[in-house]
Amino acid sequence: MTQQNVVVSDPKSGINLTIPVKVPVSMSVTTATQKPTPGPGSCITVSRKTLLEINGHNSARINSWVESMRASSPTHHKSTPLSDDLNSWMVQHPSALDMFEQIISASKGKQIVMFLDYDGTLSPIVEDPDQAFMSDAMRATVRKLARYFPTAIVSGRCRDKVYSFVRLAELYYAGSHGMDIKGPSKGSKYKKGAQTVLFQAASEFLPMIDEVYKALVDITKSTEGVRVENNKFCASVHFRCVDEKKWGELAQEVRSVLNEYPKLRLTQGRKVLEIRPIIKWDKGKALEFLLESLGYANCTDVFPVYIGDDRTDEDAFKVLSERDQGFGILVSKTPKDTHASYSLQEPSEVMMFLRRLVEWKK
Ligand SMILES: O=P(O)(O)OC[C@H]1O[C@H](O[C@H]2O[C@H](CO)[C@@H](O)[C@H](O)[C@H]2O)[C@H](O)[C@@H](O)[C@@H]1O
Repeated sequence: MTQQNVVVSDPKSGINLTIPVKVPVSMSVTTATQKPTPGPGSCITVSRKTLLEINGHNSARINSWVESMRASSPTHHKSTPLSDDLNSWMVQHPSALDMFEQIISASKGKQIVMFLDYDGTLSPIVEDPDQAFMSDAMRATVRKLARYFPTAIVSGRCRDKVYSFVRLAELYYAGSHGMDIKGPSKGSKYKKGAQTVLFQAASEFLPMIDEVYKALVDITKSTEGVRVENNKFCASVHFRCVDEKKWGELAQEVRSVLNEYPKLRLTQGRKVLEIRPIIKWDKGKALEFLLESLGYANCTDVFPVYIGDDRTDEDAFKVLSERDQGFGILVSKTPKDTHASYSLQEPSEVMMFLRRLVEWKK
């Protein structure tokens, strides 16, 4: 998006109006009718019809973004207008705690492999992403879990950052939505040979993400409450602390940066816009890669369990349901469209479920 003065000529009156508009760069090049490609602040001349098309196209797109931003973390009502919906949703996605015995009997004779999302799954959602610590009790539980089952953390965060929160060297880590995978650096009986798994699906995008991160920081700097995070192979624009009235403006700013990078795409998480490479790689692909690295590529005797709370975790839930192997557990207090089979309400329930798995396996 560039700020440009657009001269609108009215054929009836012959009057030329100069209007400053934000024009997507991709469109300004194709729609400028008379002058060469303009720089910021210069003039291009377009018909009124073209201007309406530019603004119409743009605002429809931005409106749909804002709608989606609203849906990205539903408001929790104090009264319970959702309780009927919740009850019927729970029938489709029962609590993994209530269904524990059935889950165990489905896994009989198979190797359980655990995949855990981080934010909202192992740690509660908080306003400041740098303060999303997991409790010592959760860490101790995950440590025990990894003694009995191969365990991976699969996060949208940069791998080093999520490692600094979890601090367990015996786990697999897939950071940047699975685009940066590393095996245990010590002490896992599942570690294959001396080689540690290391796979980076989008390494050529590193400089581009760095550039985009800086552009996002710059363009959003006057929006109060916004937070841009560099997740190495992707970037996050957090709007949890941005006034809802400003969401449209913010979406427009992010869109304008994204327009310059056709090799990047946008996904959404909980009050966060995520910018990442268009490559076909996501948490689902990471799950498949890890199963393969563990030697379970074409096995029927493996039982993967993926626990996550976010839209980006759906890619992994979908893989499991398509493979008809293991199952997904969605962490949510409200009904959501999901490919997961079961649900848990919050990280404390995740911890209870993991403890029961450990107790059962001991
Ligand atoms: O895949 P995840 O491990 O769930 O990571 C997804 C994003 O999580 C973080 O943001 C979310 O948690 C923050 C802390 O609780 C919260 O403030 C934010 O609103 C949530 O979207 C993380 O900061 C992002 O980089 C991750 O992509």
